[in-house]
Amino acid sequence: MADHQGLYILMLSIHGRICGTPELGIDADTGGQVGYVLDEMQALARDPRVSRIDLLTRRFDDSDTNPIYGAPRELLESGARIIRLPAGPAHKYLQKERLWDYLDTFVDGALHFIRSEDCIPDVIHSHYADAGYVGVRLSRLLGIPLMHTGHSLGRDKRERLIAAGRKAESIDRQFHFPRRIAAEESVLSEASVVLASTRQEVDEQYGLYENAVRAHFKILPPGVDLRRFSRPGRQRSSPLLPGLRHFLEAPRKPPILAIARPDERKNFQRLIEAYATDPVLREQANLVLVMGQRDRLGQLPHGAKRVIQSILHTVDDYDLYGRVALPKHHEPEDIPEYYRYSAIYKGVFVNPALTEPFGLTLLEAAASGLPVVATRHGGPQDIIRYCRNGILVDPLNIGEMQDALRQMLFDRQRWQRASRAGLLGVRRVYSWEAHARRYLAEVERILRRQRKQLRRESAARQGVRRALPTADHLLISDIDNTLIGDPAGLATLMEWLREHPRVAFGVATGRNLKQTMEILAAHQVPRPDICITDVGTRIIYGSKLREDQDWAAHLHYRWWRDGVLQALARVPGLRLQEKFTQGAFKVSYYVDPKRPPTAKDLQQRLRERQIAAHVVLSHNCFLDVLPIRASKGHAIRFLAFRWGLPLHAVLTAGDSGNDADMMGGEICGVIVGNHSPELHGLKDKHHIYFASAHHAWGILEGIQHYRFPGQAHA
Ligand SMILES: O=c1ccn([C@@H]2O[C@H](COP(=O)(O)OP(=O)(O)O[C@H]3O[C@H](CO)[C@@H](O)[C@H](O)[C@H]3O)[C@@H](O)[C@H]2O)c(=O)[nH]1
Ligand SMILES: O=P(O)(O)OC[C@H]1O[C@](O)(CO)[C@@H](O)[C@@H]1O
Repeated sequence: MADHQGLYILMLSIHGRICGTPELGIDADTGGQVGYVLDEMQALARDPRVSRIDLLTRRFDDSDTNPIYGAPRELLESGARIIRLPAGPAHKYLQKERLWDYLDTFVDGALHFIRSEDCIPDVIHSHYADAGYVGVRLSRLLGIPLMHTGHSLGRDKRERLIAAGRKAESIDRQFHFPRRIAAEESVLSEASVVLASTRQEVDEQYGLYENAVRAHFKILPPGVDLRRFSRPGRQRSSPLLPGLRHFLEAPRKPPILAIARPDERKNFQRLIEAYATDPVLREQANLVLVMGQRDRLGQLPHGAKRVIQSILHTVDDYDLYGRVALPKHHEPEDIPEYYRYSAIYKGVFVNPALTEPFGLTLLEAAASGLPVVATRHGGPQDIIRYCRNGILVDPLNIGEMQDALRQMLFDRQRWQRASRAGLLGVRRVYSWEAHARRYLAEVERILRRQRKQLRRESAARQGVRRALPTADHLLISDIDNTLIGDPAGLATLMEWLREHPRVAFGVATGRNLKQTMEILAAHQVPRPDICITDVGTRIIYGSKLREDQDWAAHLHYRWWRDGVLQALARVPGLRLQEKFTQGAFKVSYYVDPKRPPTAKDLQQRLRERQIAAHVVLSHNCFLDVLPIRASKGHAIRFLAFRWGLPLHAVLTAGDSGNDADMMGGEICGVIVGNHSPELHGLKDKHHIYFASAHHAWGILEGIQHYRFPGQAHA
């Protein structure tokens, strides 16, 4: 890895078993993506422009899996690192479908990791829908460009499973397609670039997505490791033979080889049916199915067990014993041997998948000089077009599969031509060095564009800051009568903030975002790192005003906006404020001071509709109804946790009633000298300082009092 000045790439690949020596095929979640990510990281790490690559994945300490997956860090030979973060039950390895509920925890763990490293990545690269869900949030929170590789897409897989006869509601339950597809859609609308392996993936697989029109795609196919996969050369026999004698009467017959995770989408069943129902194939060739690793069938996850049981039934039904090999285990080094063994005996590799987003195994077969028969749905279309090493088939059409197998197996010249073309094609098109070169060119393009955008923004607003990602203290101020009100005090405070870049600056206000931007601009206040607006119902970050969607999701709890309108529709003395003051999580009213309703009465009406809400009366004439979880103080505690900031590193300043709840506890509270009388009750409260000075001078006095940020927690 090069020096510290180069690029820092943060990869996210959350599910599966990922380590330096991957156990590919060990389960349905540890296959091509794992191999792809590790190969890509090694290739990038070899480039002098890259100074650091970290891969974030899930940490689990499961007695049934290799202890390496419980190690918080693993250094790879190239200098790249695997960083494992907790998310969900620490001692359980979970299938990818069961991780959705734990991804927000993963986001927070990733934030804490980034802050603890005190080094901000230049780009975040997410792999698959679950990492895309995390990547979108990190990108929003940190303002870092997101790159994404899908590997497999929910809409495409769902469509193919339904075409193969599965019921929609059953596969939605089994694979959580709605959550997965929603995550994929959001990645398409927010990623700076989506890396696809083929043109077909962009047009036909991503083409199924609503947000595809808004996405920027780059076709960048993976490579294949030519040190692992090579033609048999002079090798006239295979070291696998002894192991295969266990299954095959005549192991030197041409093998029909398939290698894939035992997943329904891989469609092994129709391949064995094509073999079993064709007497010529049955007589003249063997079937070799490498389907992951298994000890006891009964211990396999449900999906894999069903796939393999169905194959065993077919072997028995057609009495294929002695003609079909179903190895239970294999070592990583056996995989290249299976391809070479098949090439030595003039066999063929088959990928019969219902859909194959790309198909790394087809590159591996090509590099081994082994012709292929492959599904026409997905990446194989492009691979076979470039390598001219095989035949495409409809994976649901058994007759078509049989014809293609016969053509490839029994036409010796065709076999030779496909074998040679594959060897040449794979070297010409699919190399990790070429991948890394073009990948980094894309990263440079994205960063150039981001720098230009930042220059434009900072030109518009002097002193724009990106303090938050590395801040270790936070100063949050109410706006009216606190931050503003004394121009000299405000200018001095802004100068103090510029001298303390590790103190992030935010505002907390009852105004909506538009009004907040207006009032800050009117007083030449640089755009804060954080804006808590609408009385704590919205959290907006940085110069790009990116909203914290998780805070919004958090506020949905027992909130029913229409219910509030219905409950308070006919309360005497209440009148709805103008539309521009209203918010998704805020219903605002004017109060008739001559007949103000009581909070008790309002709460009663809301309770009758099971609505849990805050009722906030300010200045005796404005009333806000908010979700129970919304307030300036709750918002501050939420984001302090999110950014890994202890509350004693937070200083808040205010002057009126709705600032009270952003003080107290560990927080360093400051009440400015010109505060309104309703705050007198806080006089003797712990960790709340009543300044004598007014407006921003009072904030500066509070900073002195707490010796913030130095020994603020003293
Ligand atoms: O028992 C097994 C089964 C598979 N493999 C290896 O695992 C990888 C499987 O890759 P692939 O055939 O591409 O399938 P998936 O695991 O489904 O990979 C997903 O991600 C890949 C990379 O983006 C895409 O090529 C696939 O289309 C996509 O489904 C290959 O290297 C195989 O050699 C094993 O080592 N042992
Ligand atoms: O079954 P799906 O949803 O298509 O997922 C494909 C799986 O194959 C993998 O390549 C295994 O590493 C991952 O992309 C994913 O776990």
